[in-house]
Amino acid sequence: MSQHEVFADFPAGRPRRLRRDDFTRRLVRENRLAADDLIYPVFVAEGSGLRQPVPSMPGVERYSLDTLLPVAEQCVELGIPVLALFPVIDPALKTPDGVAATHADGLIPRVVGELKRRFPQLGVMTDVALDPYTSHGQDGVIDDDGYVINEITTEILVRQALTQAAAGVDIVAPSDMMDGRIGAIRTALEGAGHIHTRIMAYSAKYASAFYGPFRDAVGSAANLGKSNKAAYQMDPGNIDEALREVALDLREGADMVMVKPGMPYLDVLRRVKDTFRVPTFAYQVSGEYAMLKAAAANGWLDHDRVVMESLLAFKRAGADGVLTYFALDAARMLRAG
Ligand SMILES: NCc1[nH]cc(CCC(=O)O)c1CC(=O)O
Ligand SMILES: [Mg+2]
Repeated sequence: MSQHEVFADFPAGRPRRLRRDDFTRRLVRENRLAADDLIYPVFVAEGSGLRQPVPSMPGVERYSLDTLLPVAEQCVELGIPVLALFPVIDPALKTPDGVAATHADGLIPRVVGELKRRFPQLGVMTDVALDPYTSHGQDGVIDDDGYVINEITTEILVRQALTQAAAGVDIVAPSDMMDGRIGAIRTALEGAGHIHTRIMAYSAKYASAFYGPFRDAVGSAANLGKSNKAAYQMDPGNIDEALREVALDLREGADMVMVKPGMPYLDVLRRVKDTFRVPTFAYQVSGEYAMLKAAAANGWLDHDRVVMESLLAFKRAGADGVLTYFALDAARMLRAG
């Protein structure tokens, strides 16, 4: 029997009865956002005392390790389960192969080590990808035509993930979209005894213009220039392909999967969740953040209300959690009630 048949006709059925009062609205609400659903992405750079605003992401700053510590403390205090680290790498360290990503004494391993020492209860997630480390801004090693070479790139990604795991990271999150990298990373982690390291796979990651502000933040935009990532990130017109990508990553050993970007791809999120019923995450990316911030700054949208509505929409679409630059704001609003 369909839902329409079991619902009484007007006037016996008046859906507005349950909308009249706040108590019934709360009583019948189907989806809720909690601090437990939030992952907070942050940009971290070398140095000390750094709090450098990212112009295309108002309210977002690049931190050094010392200024990041109070941010991590706030996550703990507000009940945000995971902090996701993205590095801003000194241009002098960038090379065509991005090998600095594998250095055990690099920025990310040092930050991971210190965060886990200070806040063992806070989950730490790291990006497995070479774009912050490559001189050309692509997520891997390129051939003469600028094509990212899958297997050579994967070998470096495996070393990067092992370095991060050795530093004590809880979750590695490959965002590169190379084929077979989840399996390669899982095998290497198991082989090195890192049996607890969780993998959150950026499985359905689209070649999106919504990443623009992020590339400003990590400083890869200028290096990337006019080239794009369409030869490895997914075509925005596709959805069946997202299911194949997720299936592959799960078979290769992903513990959690992700759809990215977020708001324009809620249909993909719903398909993935309904098909696989596994822990599924969405990334409300930098351009989505910038879009809401810009409209709010102009007085065109109510900041707090659109933030909370946008995050609730991810839950309704089936997300188990959301990576969002609004995580601290949202957790504070949730606390305030
Ligand atoms: N590996 C790169 C990476 N990891 C996360 C983002 C985007 C996140 C955002 O826009 O907030 C990107 C950008 C890209 O693929 O070019
Ligand atoms: Mg894939």
